[in-house]
Amino acid sequence: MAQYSRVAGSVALITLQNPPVNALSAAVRQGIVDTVERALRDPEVNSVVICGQNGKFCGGADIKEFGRQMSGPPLVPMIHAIEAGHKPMVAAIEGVALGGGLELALGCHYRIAHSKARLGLPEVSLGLLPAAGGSQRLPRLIGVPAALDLITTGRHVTAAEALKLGIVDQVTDHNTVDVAVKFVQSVAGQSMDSRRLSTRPCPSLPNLDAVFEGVMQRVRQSARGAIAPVACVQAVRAAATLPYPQGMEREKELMGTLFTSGQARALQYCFFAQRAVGKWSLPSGARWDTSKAMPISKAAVIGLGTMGRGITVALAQTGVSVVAVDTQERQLAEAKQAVSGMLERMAQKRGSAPPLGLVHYSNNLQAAADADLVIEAVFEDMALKESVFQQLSAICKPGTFLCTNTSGLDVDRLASHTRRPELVVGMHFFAPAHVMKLLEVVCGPRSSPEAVATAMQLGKKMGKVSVAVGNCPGFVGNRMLKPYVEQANFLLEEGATPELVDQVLEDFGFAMGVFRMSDLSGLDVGWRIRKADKLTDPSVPAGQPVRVRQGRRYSPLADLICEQGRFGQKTGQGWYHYDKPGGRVARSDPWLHSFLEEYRARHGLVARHIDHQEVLERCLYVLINEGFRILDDGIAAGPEDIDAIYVFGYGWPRHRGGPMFYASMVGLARVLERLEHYHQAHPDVPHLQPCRLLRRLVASGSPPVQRWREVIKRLHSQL
Ligand SMILES: CCCCCCCC/C=C\C/C=C/C(=O)SCCNC(=O)CCNC(=O)[C@H](O)C(C)(C)COP(=O)(O)OP(=O)(O)OC[C@H]1O[C@@H](n2cnc3c(N)ncnc32)[C@H](O)[C@@H]1OP(=O)(O)O
Repeated sequence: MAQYSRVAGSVALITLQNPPVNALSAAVRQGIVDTVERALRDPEVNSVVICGQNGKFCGGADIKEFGRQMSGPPLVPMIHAIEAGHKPMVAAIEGVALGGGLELALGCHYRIAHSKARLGLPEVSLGLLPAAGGSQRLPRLIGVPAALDLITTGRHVTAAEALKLGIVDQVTDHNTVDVAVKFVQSVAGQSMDSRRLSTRPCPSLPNLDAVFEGVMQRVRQSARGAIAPVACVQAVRAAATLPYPQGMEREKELMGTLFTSGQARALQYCFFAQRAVGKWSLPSGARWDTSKAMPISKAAVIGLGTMGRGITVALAQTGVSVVAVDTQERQLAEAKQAVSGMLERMAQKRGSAPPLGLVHYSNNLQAAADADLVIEAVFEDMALKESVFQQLSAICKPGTFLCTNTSGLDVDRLASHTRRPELVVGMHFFAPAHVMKLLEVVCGPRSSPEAVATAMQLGKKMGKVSVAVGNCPGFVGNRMLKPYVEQANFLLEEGATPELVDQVLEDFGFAMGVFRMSDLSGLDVGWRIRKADKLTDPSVPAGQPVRVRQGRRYSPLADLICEQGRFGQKTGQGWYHYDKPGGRVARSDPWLHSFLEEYRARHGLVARHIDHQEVLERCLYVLINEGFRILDDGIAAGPEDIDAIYVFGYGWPRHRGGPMFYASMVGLARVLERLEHYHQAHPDVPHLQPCRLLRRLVASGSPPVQRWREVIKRLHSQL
């Protein structure tokens, strides 16, 4: 809806009304069309201000409408009518002007923004482009390079930057609508000819072709197969090279391809999934909107290795006072330097003071006594963690939340070593903890709703996508990763190379293939876990076949690599060769290839040709199958939770929507059929056996991913 009122005698004030962000739904668009016509007709009105209700100008097109039959007036002619209007129109921008919201403002003759407003054209992150004239008007207003930057990245800019770029004409700290009303009166009666962006030429640019070629190359490289950034460049090129009407035709044509694409569906699904995971619920019935989060003003971090340091930085960045504890003096001194360095570098980038005063250091666990919340980040060793939890339970004030940053150990077992198990939750950060967006909040069977709410809320404050998950080995992310990595190792045994497997996964869109990723995280981490799980020598019972452990197929390849001291990037050798320890450029390693050949010969394995399809299907479908098991076990509440975890924590390409969404796009029946096929070929790999829930979903007609929860509920129902 849009409300029409008259202010200051001759100014029509049009207020967009569609909480929470005044998105341009069909009703809002109709409202704008009607009120603009009325203002242009009304002889008493000489100028118009457009604003949004509740301090938010407009969050753009209504994304919820995209998957449906479009109705109501289209945006392009609506904005054109505003621009062509003979009375001056000013956009009074408070809060946000994003996507179609900014495009609406670009159709106005002037733009006045509040100093706290944010502006941008984020359509690219939804798999689209600014197709309400934004790709044509913005370059005409601010030039091609700046427009390319904003449109291809989708980044939001502050009002100050918008003023500098020339997107807005004025920034105010006062009431934006009042300022706009005053301003529009001062230009009433003037010709608006020079203010219509569509009639302006694009500022000329020397070496236009070279600029576009360079940008296109960069965009293609970073897009990892996403099509929208490429279309955005093509649309801006049209603005730079074609008259406006033809440019608009090109914009429409490009949008036509994007609008119905699977990538746009995936990205829009991710938008809603990211928001859905904040609305958590537990099997006990506790929910996000009925559980109280406690305020955290002082936190303690125990253990200052890589993870502990990152968590300390992330907390301090949020404004939380932190006591960082490590009982080893040397580690403490190194951590102090590293944490200060990280805080200083981040502050320099932002142009603000580093929050160094918020971090205190201690070599004594007692320093955690008065913390509201403690995050234990010591070495991944159960006995060590149990001892830390026992001590913390005795030291900390009543009510302190005790959190563990374990990546997969039993949170409930740790809770059992404390006097207040209800205050224990997992907070599983991802390295580097001050950068990575994902936080798994692991809810043990005894974790109280307040503990979960507090960890979720703290994660949100830290800018993380926090996902509540159940307690099981590896939780969600690492539990699914295990069969994926295992499958990649089996492929090597059968004839593939790390290069082939990584190439296929990177072509799919992963930031890194499984072997390059393992080299980066350190091969010794998994080795230690396999040793603890009694999968590796010397704990394997004598007589056990080498490639079978605990009754199932096992590949000792990674263990053998570790036995050579090859732990990945840190040692300069792993699945690949690096020019030095800590080197980053992975090079193919002839040693590894001979090692694989010898290994196969020793075990009587004959290398066969493995094609890309098999690599992709075996790696991804086995991971997806585990995702279905996780849903069936109630470890994740819905497919959105799993998808958010994989997109924000494991480099799953966002334009593929996450593993569970991807499965629904491929077709559940197809995933089931391929899993059956591979399980038949490898009956000794239980992870390839299709999960019950997958079968059930296929039997229910493969409903869209948004409806899986209903099937899961029926499956779990005891009635
Ligand atoms: C064949 C060709 C066919 C052509 C058809 C052409 C039509 C299109 C033409 C032109 C292109 C224009 C496209 C667009 O405008 S796409 C939308 C661009 N806008 C955005 O991407 C902004 C998205 N929103 C945000 O970034 C944030 O929500 C925020 C910054 C506005 C506010 O953040 P915050 O305060 O943190 O709140 P939440 O994110 O939690 O959001 C609150 C609530 O609002 C919902 N919501 C937000 N934005 C939208 C929106 N644009 N449409 C619908 N709903 C929106 C959000 O989902 C939350 O609700 P909840 O999920 O129920 O919690």
